[in-house]
Amino acid sequence: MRLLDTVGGPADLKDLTDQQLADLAAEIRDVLVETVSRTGGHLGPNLGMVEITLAMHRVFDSPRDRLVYDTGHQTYVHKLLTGRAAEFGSLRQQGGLSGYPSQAESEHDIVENSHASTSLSYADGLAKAYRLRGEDRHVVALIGDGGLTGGMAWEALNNIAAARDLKLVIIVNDNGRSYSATVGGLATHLTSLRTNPRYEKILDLVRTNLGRTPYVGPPMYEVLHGVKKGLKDVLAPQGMFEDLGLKYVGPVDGHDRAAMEDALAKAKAFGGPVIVHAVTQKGFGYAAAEQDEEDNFHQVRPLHKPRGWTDVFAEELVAIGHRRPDVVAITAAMLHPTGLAAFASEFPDRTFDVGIAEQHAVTSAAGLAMGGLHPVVGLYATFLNRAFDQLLMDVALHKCGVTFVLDRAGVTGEDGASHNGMWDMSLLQLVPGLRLAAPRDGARIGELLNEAIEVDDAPTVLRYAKGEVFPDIEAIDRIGGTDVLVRTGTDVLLVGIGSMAATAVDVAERLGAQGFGVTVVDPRWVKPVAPELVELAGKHRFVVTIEDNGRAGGCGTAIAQAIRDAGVTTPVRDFGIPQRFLDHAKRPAVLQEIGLTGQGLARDVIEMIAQHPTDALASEPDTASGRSGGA
Ligand SMILES: Cc1ncc(C[n+]2csc(CCOP(=O)(O)OP(=O)(O)O)c2C)c(N)n1
Ligand SMILES: CC(=O)[C@@H](O)[C@H](O)COP(=O)(O)O
Ligand SMILES: [Mg+2]
Repeated sequence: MRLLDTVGGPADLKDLTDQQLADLAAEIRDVLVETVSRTGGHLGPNLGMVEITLAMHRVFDSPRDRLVYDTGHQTYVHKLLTGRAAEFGSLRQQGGLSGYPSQAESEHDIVENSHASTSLSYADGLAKAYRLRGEDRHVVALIGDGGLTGGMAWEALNNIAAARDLKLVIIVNDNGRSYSATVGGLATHLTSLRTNPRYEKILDLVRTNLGRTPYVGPPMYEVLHGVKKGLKDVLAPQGMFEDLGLKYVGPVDGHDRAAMEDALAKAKAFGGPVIVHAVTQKGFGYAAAEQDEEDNFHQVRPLHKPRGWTDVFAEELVAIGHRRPDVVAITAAMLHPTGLAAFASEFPDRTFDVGIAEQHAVTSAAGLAMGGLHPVVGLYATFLNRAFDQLLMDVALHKCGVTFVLDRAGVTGEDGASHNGMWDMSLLQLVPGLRLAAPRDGARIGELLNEAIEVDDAPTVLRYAKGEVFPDIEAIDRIGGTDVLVRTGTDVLLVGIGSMAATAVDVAERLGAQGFGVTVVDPRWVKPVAPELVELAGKHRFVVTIEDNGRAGGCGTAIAQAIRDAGVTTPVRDFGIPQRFLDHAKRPAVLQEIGLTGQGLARDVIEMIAQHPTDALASEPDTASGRSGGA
């Protein structure tokens, strides 16, 4: 029987021997590699968290003491140790364990949001609440070096440092990586501390020799602690946290479970805010992950990755970079996932990685534009939420020519509710002057990106889905800037937005089979609403819009408003993602569940038509395929 099978919860860890704990750590690593290589997920980050998590659960008493994980992608070990080992094989599957903390799964889980740099703020609030309620409970926040490059983390540290009586322990899991190497002054500072050979040797000497001298050792260690600290200051001046007024413990070898427990016990005993600086390696214990240059298996990637939307963008931007020396690129610690790595290797001086700092990225882009350049900011759609005010008041208010490229727009699926890119097209409707494009395929990414970078007096946005890019859908006609994809009659005007244009063509075929005449259009630029959409609406019995975005305030709402404002009375039905937090599952399964499929939509449209009886005959479709020959 595996040791892991005897661990029903953290209490079962308390009496294990050092050898048993070492064996348990090895078992956990085997489970991580075996499971995550099958299910997908964050293998690298979790391999680096084995000993830290064991130490956290042995020193603290979860859930009485609250463990708060930043981003939450590194909580697989936490899940294995809190009674979920038996179901761990269902990780990230529909109906299975989430890849992030989940309150519904366990009382040991609290923060479900996977947006980085939030943990210290949660911890600050929790610790203040326990203090006010007179509850003797600790809060432990686990934040990575990447998470620490986010502005929110420093807003929280500023407050925590002033609250000397908060029972709050902050563990900085410093593996030097976000996806790629963590950037910025903080990272350089942490690196210098981590890699100073003289400091490490002296630290080992102090720890090993003193550890061998019971009775004399520990008190002597305390005395020498001052020396060690002094040495640190001499060898690697790192008063940064202490200058803030925060007690600092470390750096500690984050793969030495006993040393981590010592440090955490010391921090716990302190009774006020303490930072424990743990040094780890992403992917530790699994050579392939340790040696993976790109991101240490941050995310386990399929061996054969089909050509994706991201790849098309990456190639197009390099071509633009050669043509337009004023074009520069900005990433928030996601160079590879957003497709900017190719541009970076071609134009290293024109690529800026700002760390996990989307707010800074956006306002810095405004500065770059004011300075005469044309920035292209690559983000995941959901993470733009964090920089909305910067987009609105720093970029748009000043009419800056900045182009945003939002990857992972729409339903992403397996990373759960906070990762779906379902908010951007609603938020962006609010931004005066902003122009928003939703490419339906790879060809349109190139077309629209080149149109976007020509706009130098307003923000432009492209947004496209996660995964394999769709086959090109050629237009049979163009009206204004709107592509006509199908034209068989005037019963229904189907407006397919972005990745939903392909779905709209599928719906048209299903409606055609039921005798309805349909026009399918792709406006390409969905904000501002194209005037030709209003004209076309006036020539059809119904208008249906389909978007891979939340329905609230989405493109459908804007199109319906434009039609109404023009006095056109054609009924409009907008389809999109229901405005709720979606459970994790693969993208196709989620789309099926929310009815955003050709079959589901065709059924709903037919039902809608049935509810509006009219004497107008359904138009005869021109061809069986549903795509007329043009004209
Ligand atoms: C606001 C935000 N931007 C980007 C991301 C994407 N992201 C997920 S994990 C990660 C890197 C986190 O690095 P770190 O905090 O050092 O944790 P590690 O993976 O190294 O353990 C990033 C950039 C995110 N989750 N949230
Ligand atoms: C945790 C996090 O924010 C990302 O690592 C997320 O898992 C996105 O994964 P993809 O890059 O596969 O969309
Ligand atoms: Mg890191």
